[in-house]
Amino acid sequence: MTDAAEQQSDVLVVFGITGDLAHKMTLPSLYRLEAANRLDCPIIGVAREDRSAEDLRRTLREAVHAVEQQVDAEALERLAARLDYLHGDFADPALYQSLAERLRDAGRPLFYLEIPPSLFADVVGHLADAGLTRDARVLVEKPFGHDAASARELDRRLHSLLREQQILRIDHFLGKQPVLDLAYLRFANTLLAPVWSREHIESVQITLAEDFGVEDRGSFYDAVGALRDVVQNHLLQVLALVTMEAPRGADADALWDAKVEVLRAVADADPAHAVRAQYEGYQQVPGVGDGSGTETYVALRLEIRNERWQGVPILIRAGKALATTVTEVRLVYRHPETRAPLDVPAHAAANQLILTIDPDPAMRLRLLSKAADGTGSRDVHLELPFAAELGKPPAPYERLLHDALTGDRALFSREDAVEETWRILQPLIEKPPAVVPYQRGSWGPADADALLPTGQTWHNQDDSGDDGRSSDGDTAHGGGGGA
Ligand SMILES: NC(=O)C1=CN([C@@H]2O[C@H](COP(=O)(O)OP(=O)(O)OC[C@H]3O[C@@H](n4cnc5c(N)ncnc54)[C@H](OP(=O)(O)O)[C@@H]3O)[C@@H](O)[C@H]2O)C=CC1
Ligand SMILES: O=C1O[C@H](COP(=O)(O)O)[C@@H](O)[C@H](O)[C@H]1O
Repeated sequence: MTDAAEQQSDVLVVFGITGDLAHKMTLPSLYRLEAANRLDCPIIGVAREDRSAEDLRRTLREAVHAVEQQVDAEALERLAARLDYLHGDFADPALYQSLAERLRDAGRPLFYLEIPPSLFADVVGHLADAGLTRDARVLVEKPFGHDAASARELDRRLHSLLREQQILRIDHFLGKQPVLDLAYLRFANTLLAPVWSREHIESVQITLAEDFGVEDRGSFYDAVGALRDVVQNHLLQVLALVTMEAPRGADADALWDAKVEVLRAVADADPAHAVRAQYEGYQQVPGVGDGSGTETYVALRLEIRNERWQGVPILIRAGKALATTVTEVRLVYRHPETRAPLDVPAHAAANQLILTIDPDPAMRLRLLSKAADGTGSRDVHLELPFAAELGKPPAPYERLLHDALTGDRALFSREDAVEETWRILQPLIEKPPAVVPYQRGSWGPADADALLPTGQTWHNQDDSGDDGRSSDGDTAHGGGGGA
């Protein structure tokens, strides 16, 4: 491949166009790009089901109307007109011959693999055999591998067919605006940078909670589980951005270098400091194996062995069917030593910096103030809702699909970062802790409380409290306590 790597793709081929991700994210994102006049190529969807291009266009209209409040009908029809469909089994070489015929006039295709991860390398092999990869880019969904060895093997197989410049490893969290802005927030604000270390911070807590279950993704999810689904990729990427040192340059590689450096300082996860759990009722989800031991919740305590973070518990948890839907980073600050002379209650809440990534991106500072009547103290919150202050950013897949089509690689994962994340989690994959149950609508199992040092708690966003209005949103884990 020549400089085509940096050039605009002239056709997009979506493998897995009938799947869940395509319906929820890809089709609506392509519509938004079309409506913003940022799309300029034909699109071919490929999947197994024998259906017509017109069926796919119908699915497109449904998918867009399901998520957009106001639809630009003209843009939607323009997009529909770009859309074509090809069916066949991904294992069948004839499919790639048919595809090659359709791509006769294309010079720089973008192949987007949103398919079962076990098929990534085989599909690229077939594309190469059909002579389709010379000037192509390949956009690969997550998870990239299912453990450290398979990630390396997948990389080896892809590199036997493609050059690194042709491989785009997508992690849609890297396209979320609050995640993108983390480095800027940290290093452009002299107010924040000096208090971002073990000297001031008691714990870092990263939570991805979802109030919905696995629903219709049983067969995919049961083979993956929470650790591989969202921790190895999304949350460890967030962790790297929260804890890295300042990048040494403004380019994308400098940022990746900084992230890889801190990931290398993360000690291997210890199974004794991890909890795996499964929500009650999970085993009845269609596609889930009888007696499945897959975790729908995971919590772990990690350790970063460097000067900035030594001794600070790094607490990560992710789960389905929890009390609410929120993805956030909390820096929980140490209690001030000057409390006694100020008459601050010993149990007053610690300061926190809360970065909400979803659903309503915002930064909040939780501070302690003297009560107006002078009789005690109360929590107060300073809130910066990003959308209201800064405008609505593009959705992650909209941004990343555009970057992939135009050859901008900055927001796609680097292999060394991917391999470090698997290295960190490998002990949990080799010796997974036993799965314990938790109730739907709770904050997960009580066992997760034991991951914290004595005197510390998980800080949950809950409906009544931690929304910036009332005094305390801290709640202990549900321990099976109901919704
Ligand atoms: N769903 C989500 O929220 C997210 C998913 N992802 C990633 O996206 C990828 C796809 O996930 P998802 O959409 O949920 O998966 P689905 O199972 O819903 O979709 C898989 C797609 O691949 C097609 N397919 C599977 N096997 C074959 C085959 N042998 N031959 C032809 N077509 C085949 C299916 O076609 P058919 O239906 O006709 O069989 C379908 O279009 C995964 O890597 C996942 O990790 C990433 C982020 C979020
Ligand atoms: O990759 C995935 O991410 C979603 C969570 O992402 P969000 O942007 O919707 O918050 C998760 O629900 C899904 O299981 C996982 O595959």
